[in-house]
Amino acid sequence: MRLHLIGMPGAGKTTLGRALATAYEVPFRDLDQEIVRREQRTIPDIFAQDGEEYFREREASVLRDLIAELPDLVLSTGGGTPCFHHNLEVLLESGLTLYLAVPVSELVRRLQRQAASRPLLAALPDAAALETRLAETLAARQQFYDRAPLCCAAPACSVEAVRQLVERYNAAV
Ligand SMILES: Nc1ncnc2c1ncn2[C@@H]1O[C@H](COP(=O)(O)OP(=O)(O)O)[C@@H](O)[C@H]1O
Ligand SMILES: O=C(O)C1=C[C@@H](OP(=O)(O)O)[C@@H](O)[C@H](O)C1
Ligand SMILES: [Mg+2]
Repeated sequence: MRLHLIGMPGAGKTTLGRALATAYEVPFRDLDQEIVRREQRTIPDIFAQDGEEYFREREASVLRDLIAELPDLVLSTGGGTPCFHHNLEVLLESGLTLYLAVPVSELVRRLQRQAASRPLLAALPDAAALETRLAETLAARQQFYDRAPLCCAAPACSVEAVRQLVERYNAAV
């Protein structure tokens, strides 16, 4: 089985993805962590040294590699993955894609101490600026996230809730 998690930065894709892979007893891959492993440098360094366009090219390439390599996996994508290089079509065609829907106010709470590791959020002066940036980003990305066949809305995005969602979806198709 291949389950792909999409959603905004801070939605909990990496955290929940790892727990779901354990529950389903399949490999876990985090797209960012795989890019870092192959590039041997951090996401902020990639952005600083080669820019977002290069990061998006690597993101698209590594995504396709992982899907080609692993018939079974839980894949946690990066927040922007579905929005570039037709990645969303690749995700939809190759597995079951789940959108983790988390309100901006909750994203702010989760990211306030974590923004430095996310270049697109790092240089913001305060929580108000972070909230504005997240709201603008979500508005631009919603059209992509909404194409996922499954959606789990916080605070109910537990492993058990996702397992039930997947079971109901598979029974209905
Ligand atoms: N369900 C949750 N409730 C509260 N905090 C969470 C939850 N899931 C993840 N977090 C926290 O939010 C932050 C971002 O989580 P992460 O899994 O890295 O999200 P993403 O990969 O979507 O950016 C981390 O500090 C994590 O511990
Ligand atoms: O929203 C985005 O464009 C990004 C989200 C990050 O992943 P997370 O969603 O795991 O934070 C990472 O891919 C990069 O900083 C870009
Ligand atoms: Mg992540």
